[in-house]
Amino acid sequence: MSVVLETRGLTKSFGGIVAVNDVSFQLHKGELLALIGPNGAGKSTCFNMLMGQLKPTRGSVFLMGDDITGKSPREIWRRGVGRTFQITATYASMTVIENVQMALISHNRQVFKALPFAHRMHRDRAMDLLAMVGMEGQAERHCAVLAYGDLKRLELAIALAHEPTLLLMDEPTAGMAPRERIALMQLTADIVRDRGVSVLFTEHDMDVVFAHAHRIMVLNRGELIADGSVEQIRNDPRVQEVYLGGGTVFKSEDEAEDA
Ligand SMILES: Nc1ncnc2c1ncn2[C@@H]1O[C@H](COP(=O)(O)OP(=O)(O)OP(=O)(O)O)[C@@H](O)[C@H]1O
Repeated sequence: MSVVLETRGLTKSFGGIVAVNDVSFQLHKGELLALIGPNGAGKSTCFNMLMGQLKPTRGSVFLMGDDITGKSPREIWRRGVGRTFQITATYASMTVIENVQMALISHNRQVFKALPFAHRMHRDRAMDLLAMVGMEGQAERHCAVLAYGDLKRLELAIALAHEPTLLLMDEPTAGMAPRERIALMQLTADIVRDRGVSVLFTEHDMDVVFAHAHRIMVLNRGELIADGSVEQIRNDPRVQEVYLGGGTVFKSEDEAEDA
């Protein structure tokens, strides 16, 4: 399986705080990889280094074998890394389809010459992307009136407009109701399967993680303490201890399905 993303000894210190400490991992093509850990474990700091918002104190990041350590967010985005945020990033005053059209215009580097005709450009492709996330029926609605779960699906369509090789999703289901969470992650899993995109996501809801992740990495106090399959992580006493504060046992697969 080809390696899409690799970190080697990734480390970030803020003064005396080592937020991410010597983290090494690989993410393969078509993999849905979860990065979990308690509050303050270093997940966002790790993401920000992968996306270029933060420069590592030490260590390296490789994308498709190329060293992208310290490159700017724009350069990393240009190389095919998309990102969705905890707080959705859409233009509220524009319609759903216009948001996707703008992403396609940007992807095709047509921003300045396109503006007078923007509403006519890439409509078919935009509709295809909206269909992919189940939003085609809402194409002409303004983003300002969308339900939160729909905004998250739109954000996914916008990210896909850039045809990413790798998608970084920082708490994609934050603020969503449980049923919406499962639906959004199912959609993400379908996209990973159908398009061969690789996804790295952070998530606090363990049901979502266990239901959808192909593999799980666990950070605690900046250190990667476990990296394995859903079953390995579910049954790892160290993970249960540090992640949920000890004494807590994750639900088994059968119990989770019954819940
Ligand atoms: N810009 C910064 N300056 C100083 N310390 C920081 C900075 N950003 C993060 N930290 C510290 O680094 C550690 C890791 O924080 P980070 O936000 O990466 O954790 P997290 O796992 O994403 O947490 P959460 O789940 O709460 O979002 C914390 O101790 C945090 O206080």
